[in-house]
Amino acid sequence: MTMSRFMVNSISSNTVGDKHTQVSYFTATNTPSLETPQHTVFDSSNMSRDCIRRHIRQQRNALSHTEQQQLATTACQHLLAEIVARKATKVALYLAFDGELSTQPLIDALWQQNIAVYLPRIHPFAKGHLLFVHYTPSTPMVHNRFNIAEPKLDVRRIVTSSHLDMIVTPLVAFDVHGNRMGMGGGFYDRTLVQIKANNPIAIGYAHDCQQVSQVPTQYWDIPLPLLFTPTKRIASSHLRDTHNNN
Ligand SMILES: Nc1nc2c(c(=O)[nH]1)N(C=O)[C@@H](CNc1ccc(C(=O)N[C@@H](CCC(=O)O)C(=O)O)cc1)CN2
Ligand SMILES: Nc1ncnc2c1ncn2[C@@H]1O[C@H](COP(=O)(O)OP(=O)(O)OP(=O)(O)O)[C@@H](O)[C@H]1O
Repeated sequence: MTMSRFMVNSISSNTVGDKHTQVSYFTATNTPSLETPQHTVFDSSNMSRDCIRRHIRQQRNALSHTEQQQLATTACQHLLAEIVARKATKVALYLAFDGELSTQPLIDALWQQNIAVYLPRIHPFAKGHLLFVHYTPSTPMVHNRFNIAEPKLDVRRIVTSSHLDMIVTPLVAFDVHGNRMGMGGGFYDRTLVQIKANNPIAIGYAHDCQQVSQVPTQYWDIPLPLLFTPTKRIASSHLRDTHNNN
């Protein structure tokens, strides 16, 4: 996997409200236009969480298989560069469903580089909680009640989240402040609340069409310090670490 075809061609630093957010736009260097790719941010004002969730799920499910594959390949290059730059060796990903941005190219690239991949599985006893399980090409898989493939329970392969360097979270909608909204189970909220000082760092991974003007947040929602889409990297003020002094 090479980064040479892509580079960060413009970094716009804009302050929104009292929070500082840095958005870096990725552009293919072989694209004739130097313009920043524009994606419409969905105006979610005055919409309920359920309404936003329904709309965005519809949008991402409308992407064709070919678009999904191209977007996943592009996004993979950007997130892989971040993983390598951070020297992460234990990365939790997810297996895409319901039109989510596929992590398959990233999983293949990490396996090739001997970076350990972990997947979430629904906790068998603790309601609403996730377990992270080491995932290799030979891991036996089962389908959970949502029909998402997950590693078969094997206590020897479970890790606690503090053992991970990075948790890449699926999501339904996000905004420029790093707020996220998921499928409604609170699984990742319960995981993210346990993270101290961005260790592991939680990174949102989603299509551009999943960006909304404002996610209506609840007190339990944990904002993400970093988000990647196929066209941009969004670092919010929640990012405070030695790697990146945003
Ligand atoms: N790829 C992926 N894996 C993941 C998640 C995710 O969002 N994406 N999760 C992140 O938390 C967990 C699963 N959470 C989920 C929560 C709700 C539904 C869902 O389809 N809800 C239906 C109602 C189905 C039912 O109640 O039986 C719906 O809203 O239509 C799916 C997954 C763990 N694994
Ligand atoms: N830290 C927590 N402790 C206990 N309950 C929580 C916690 N976080 C969220 N919940 C509960 O989970 C439920 C679902 O929350 P929410 O709709 O925000 O999930 P979500 O962000 O869409 O899903 P996910 O985190 O799985 O992607 C809510 O009823 C909320 O009360």
